[in-house]
Amino acid sequence: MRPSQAPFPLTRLRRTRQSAALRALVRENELSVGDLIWPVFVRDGENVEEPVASMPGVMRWSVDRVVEAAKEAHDLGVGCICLFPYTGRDKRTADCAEAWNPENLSNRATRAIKSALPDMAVMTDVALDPYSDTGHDGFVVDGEIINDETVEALVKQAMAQAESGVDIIGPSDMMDGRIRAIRHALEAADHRNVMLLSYAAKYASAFYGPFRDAVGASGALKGDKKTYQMDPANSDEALRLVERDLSEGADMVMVKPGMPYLDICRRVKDAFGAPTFAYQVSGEYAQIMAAAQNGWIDQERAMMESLMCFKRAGCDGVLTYFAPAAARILGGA
Ligand SMILES: NCc1[nH]cc(CCC(=O)O)c1CC(=O)O
Repeated sequence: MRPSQAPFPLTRLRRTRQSAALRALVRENELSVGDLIWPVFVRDGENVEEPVASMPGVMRWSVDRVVEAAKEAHDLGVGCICLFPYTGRDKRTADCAEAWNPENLSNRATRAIKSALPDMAVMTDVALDPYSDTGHDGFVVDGEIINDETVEALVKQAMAQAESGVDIIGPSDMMDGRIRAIRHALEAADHRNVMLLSYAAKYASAFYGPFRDAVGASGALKGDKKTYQMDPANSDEALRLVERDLSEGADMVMVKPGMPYLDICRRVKDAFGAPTFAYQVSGEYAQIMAAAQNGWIDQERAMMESLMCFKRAGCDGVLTYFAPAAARILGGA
């Protein structure tokens, strides 16, 4: 029960806001560097740093450069990095075999980062879209994204990632039954400590546009992802998906995109109390950067405010392209 409040002027709610010290005393939520997961884009080559045009300040790095970037982020206190490979047309095939190649970019980058920085957590993405000639997260047969055969491929992809030493596997594909299948395969192969962060409530969103540029999927994608990613109009369905994935062995769950879906974050946290993450996706990043570059908003303040809002909405952490920039401010570096 809420205590009732005395009427004005006995209660003046502005009293607690009058100075920085008093505001700090009554602050309800805290953002810390330990809450941040940093998504990065990896590409082939050596000593390559290639800007992503639609994401100002974001690069595609070759494996050697991604290790350097990881070291810098680690020095700033960022504890987890999430790898996304950029794949050109040549490595995209109908059978998506590159996805479970132990020597693919993602797996090479994982090994390089883990050997340079053993205590940096590495997260990887499970979905076929970096490797498919259609740009879809699953196999396409007669125009249909087929579920069960895709799940078999996702298991192979996840196992190759586990073998290369990842800490957290993030299935972002939205196929049914993949968490159970991956969890069983991990247990059977003695990868008992590999965590699954399920992209459980992932919406079919326009905010992924810049990401698809970054990983080379924009040109490849035929059609849309509405038969597997969620309808932005739905909220109860998100709870069913989260419940399903937790019951199949997910350790943590994600809501994606982030800012337009903070109501979903709150519902998920309240309903399950599981470790809950939001992905502040590429389009959210691009919006803030574009407005800031035009001088229309203050980048630093908009960035920190947006990240705090995830905490207020009940998230335990956030995947954000701002991770190093935010870490710099949080650490006072
Ligand atoms: N499996 C694909 C994947 N994994 C992460 C993102 C988006 C991330 C972002 O926009 O920052 C996407 C895009 C998509 O579903 O098309």
